Amino acid sequence: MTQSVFSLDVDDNGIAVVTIDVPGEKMNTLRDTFADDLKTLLDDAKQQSVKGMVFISGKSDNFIAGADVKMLDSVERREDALAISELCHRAFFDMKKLPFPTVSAIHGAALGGGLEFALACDYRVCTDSDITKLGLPEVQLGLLPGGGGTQRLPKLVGLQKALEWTLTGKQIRAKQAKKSGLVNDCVPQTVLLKVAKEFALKGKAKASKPKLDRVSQLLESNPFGRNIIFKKAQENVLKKTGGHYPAPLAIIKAIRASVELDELKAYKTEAEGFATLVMSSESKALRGIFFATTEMKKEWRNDDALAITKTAVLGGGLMGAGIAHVSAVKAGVLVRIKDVAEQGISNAMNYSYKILDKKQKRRILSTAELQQTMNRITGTTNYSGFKHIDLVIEAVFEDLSLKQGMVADVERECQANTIFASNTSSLPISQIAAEAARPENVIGLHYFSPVEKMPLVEIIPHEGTSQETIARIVNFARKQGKTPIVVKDKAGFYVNRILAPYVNEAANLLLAGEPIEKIDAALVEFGFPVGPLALLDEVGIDIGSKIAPILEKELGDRFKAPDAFSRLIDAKRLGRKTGRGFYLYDKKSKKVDESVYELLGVSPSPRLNKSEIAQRCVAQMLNEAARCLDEGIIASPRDGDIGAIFGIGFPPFLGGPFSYMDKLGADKVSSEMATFANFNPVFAPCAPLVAMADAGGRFYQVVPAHTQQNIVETTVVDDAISKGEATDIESSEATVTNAEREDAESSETDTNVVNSACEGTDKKS
Ligand SMILES: C[C@H](O)CC(=O)SCCNC(=O)CCNC(=O)[C@H](O)C(C)(C)COP(=O)(O)OP(=O)(O)OC[C@H]1O[C@@H](n2cnc3c(N)ncnc32)[C@H](O)[C@@H]1OP(=O)(O)O
Repeated sequence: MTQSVFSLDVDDNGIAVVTIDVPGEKMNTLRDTFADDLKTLLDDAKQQSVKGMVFISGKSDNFIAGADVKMLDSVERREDALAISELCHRAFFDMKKLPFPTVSAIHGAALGGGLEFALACDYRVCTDSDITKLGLPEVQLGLLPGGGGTQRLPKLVGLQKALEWTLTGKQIRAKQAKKSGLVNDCVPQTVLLKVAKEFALKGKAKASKPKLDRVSQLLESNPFGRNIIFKKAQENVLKKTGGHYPAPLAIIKAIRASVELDELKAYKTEAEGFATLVMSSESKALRGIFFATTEMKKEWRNDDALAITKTAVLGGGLMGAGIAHVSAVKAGVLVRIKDVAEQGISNAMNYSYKILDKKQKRRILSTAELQQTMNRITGTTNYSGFKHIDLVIEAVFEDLSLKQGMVADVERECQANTIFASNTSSLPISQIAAEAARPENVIGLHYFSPVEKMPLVEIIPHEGTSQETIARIVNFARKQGKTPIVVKDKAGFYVNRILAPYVNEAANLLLAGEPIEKIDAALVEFGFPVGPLALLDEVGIDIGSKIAPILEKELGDRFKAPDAFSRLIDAKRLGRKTGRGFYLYDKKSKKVDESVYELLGVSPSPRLNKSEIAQRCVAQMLNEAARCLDEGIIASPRDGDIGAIFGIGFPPFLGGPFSYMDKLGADKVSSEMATFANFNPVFAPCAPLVAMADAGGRFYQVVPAHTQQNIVETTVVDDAISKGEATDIESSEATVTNAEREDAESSETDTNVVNSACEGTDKKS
C-alpha cells in the first residue's frame, strides 16, 4: 500500500490540521492516488467529528504545484483524461460539501490543481513571502484548469480577472492575491497556521461576491456586458495566438459556461475541454517544453562555485542597460555601468528607473524598494570601483580590437578571478580571449533584446575557459531569471546562426518580387511572432549588415547579405529606429514603405503562395540547425529547440526546429530542400540532414516519453516584437526604445509560454 499524501492531527479545539506531503518528492503534486487519499482522509475526519480543517504543506517551499504533469503526459486515451478531471471535480465537491469549514494555508507555489484544491476550501490564507505564488498556469501547458478552476475562480475574483489570469497563466503574488479576494488573508509565515486555524473556527464561509470596481460590476452583472467581455477576450486570443493554440479558446468557453450554464453542464464543459486538450499535439509540445526546461535547470549546476555579487557592465546602450537592469533587479547584485560618456550612463540608469517607476505607480513596488534597487546601480566613465568586481560584461560595438582592449583593461583593473563576459553576437570568443593573460576567465554571454523580456542567454566558453567560470556564469544567468544554453564557440553561435539564413531567404524573396507584407504575413501565419522583414527593421538593417560579413567570412557564402541592402543603409533607412526601413513608422502604426521597392530595383510581382514562402524561409533555418547540431554548436536537439523557441520565437506548438523536423520526417525536409536546390543551390540539404533522411532516423534518438508522436520544448516569444518593442541594443550608440516586461517582474508574474516567452528577439544578425 502506498503511503498517503495526507496526515491528520486534531488539536484541542477540534481543528484538524492536515499536512500535505507527497512522499519522496520535493514538490507536492496531485497524483493518481490523490482522490482516494482525500476520500480516506475526509471519512476519517468526519468520524472524529472535527470542527474545522486546515490544509498545510509538509514541504518547506511549496503548497501544491498542480496536477502531476508526468501523470497527465502518460495518458493515452481521451476518456482517461476526462476521468482525471471528473475525479478532481468529485473530490473537490466532497471538500466543499463538508459540514465543517476548510482552510488552505499556503506558503510557496499553489498552482494549477494546487490552487484549484485551495479554491475548493472555504478560506485561503497565504504567507507574504516572495516565494508564495498562486495561479492557474495550465494554458502554458496547452491545457485548461480541469479541477474546477474555470468555474470557481470567476466567482471569487470576477470574470475579467479570471479570464486574464487563466489566459496568461499569471502567477499572482501574495499582496495581489489578497487585494483581489483570491485569498482571505496574507500573513507572515510564522503565524500562518495560527491565522488559518482562526478562520477554521469562523464557521462555513458564506457565498460572497467578487470585489469589483463599478464599471466591472456593471459589465459583469448582465448578459450584454458579459458578451462584450467574452467577445473581446476571444478577439485578443486570436490576435495573439493566430489560432495556433486551442487551449485559450477552450478556457474562454469553460469560463463562459460558468455564468451561462447550470453547474453540471458547466463543469462538464470544463472536463470535456480538459480531456481534448490533454490529447492535443499543442499540449504535448508545451509539456515537452516544461520537461526540457526543468531538466535544463539541473545542468551545469555547481552550488560550490563562487557566487557573483558585484558586477560591471561596459557600455550603457540599450543592451548594456538591459543587462544592468536584470542584474540589479532579478539577480539583486551591485552593478557598475561604465561608458565613455556620462550620457550613456544616465541613459542606462534611466532605463531601469523607468521600468521600476511604472511598477511603483502600479503599486507593485514601494518607493523604498524602487530606491533600494536603484541604489544598486552606479556609473563611471573610468574604471573606478572595479577592483572588487566579480564579473564584467561588455556590451559594446562588434569590434574585435575594442573588445580585446577591454579584456586587457579588466585584467589590469580587477581581481585575478574576475570573469570577463562578452555579449558579442557574432565574434568568436577565442578571438576576444586571444591576447588575454587569464583566458580561463573569458567567456561569451549572449543576451537577446529586450534583455528584461527575453528568456534565453547563450553561454559560450572558448577552449581555454575554465569549468569554474562556466559554472559561475550559468548560476548567475539563472539568478537573472534566464534559461541558459551552453553553445560552442563559432561565429554566430546558435541562435543568430539559424536566424541569418532565414532572414536572408526572406530578403531574397523580396528581391524576387514578393511583397513585403506578404512575406511577413506568411511567417506570422506559420507561427512566428513577427515576420522576418519586420524583425530586420526592429533589429536595424545596419546591425544585420555588420554581422553578415563576420558570418560570411567564418561560415561561407550562404550568410552573405544581399548587396541591394546597402542601398537601404546609404539612404538611412535602417528600420524602426530611423522611422523607416521596409516599413514606415509613426508612433502608433507602421505600413509598408512602397518606395523601398524602387530603391531595391524591384517591382512587386507575387508568384508564390504564403505557405511556399514560409516553407522556403523555414527550410533554411532547419538546414542550418541540422548543421549546428552536427558541428556540436549545440549539445542536443533539445538545446536547439529551446534556443530557437526562447531566442527567436520559433513556434512553441511545433516544438522547435528539431522536433518539427522529426515530426515532418528528415526525408521530407531533405527532399523538399533538394527540389528547391534545383532552382537555387543555396537550398541544398546539408550532409547531416541527408544522412538522417537516408537512415530514416530522427534527431531525438529516443523519443522522449513525454513527447510521444510530437515532441517539443519550450516557450514563448511574442509581444515585444509584434508590438515593435524589441530592438537590438548593442552599445552606447543605440537608442533606447523599448518596452519592459513589467508583468514578468511584477507581482503578477507573466509566465505565459504562449504569449510571452519570446517577447523580443535578438536583432543582431
Ligand atoms: C487539473 C489541473 O488543472 C491540471 C494541472 O494542474 S497542470 C499543472 C499546473 N501546474 C504547473 O504548471 C506548475 C508547474 N511547475 C512549475 O511551474 C515550477 O516547477 C514551480 C514554479 C512550481 C517551481 O519551480 P522551481 O522552484 O524552479 O522548481 P522546478 O525545478 O521547476 O521543479 C522542481 C521539481 O518539481 C517538479 N514539478 C514541479 N511542478 C510539477 C508538476 N505540476 N508536475 C510534475 N512535476 C512537477 C519538477 O519536474 C522538478 O522535478 P525534479 O526535481 O524531479 O526534476
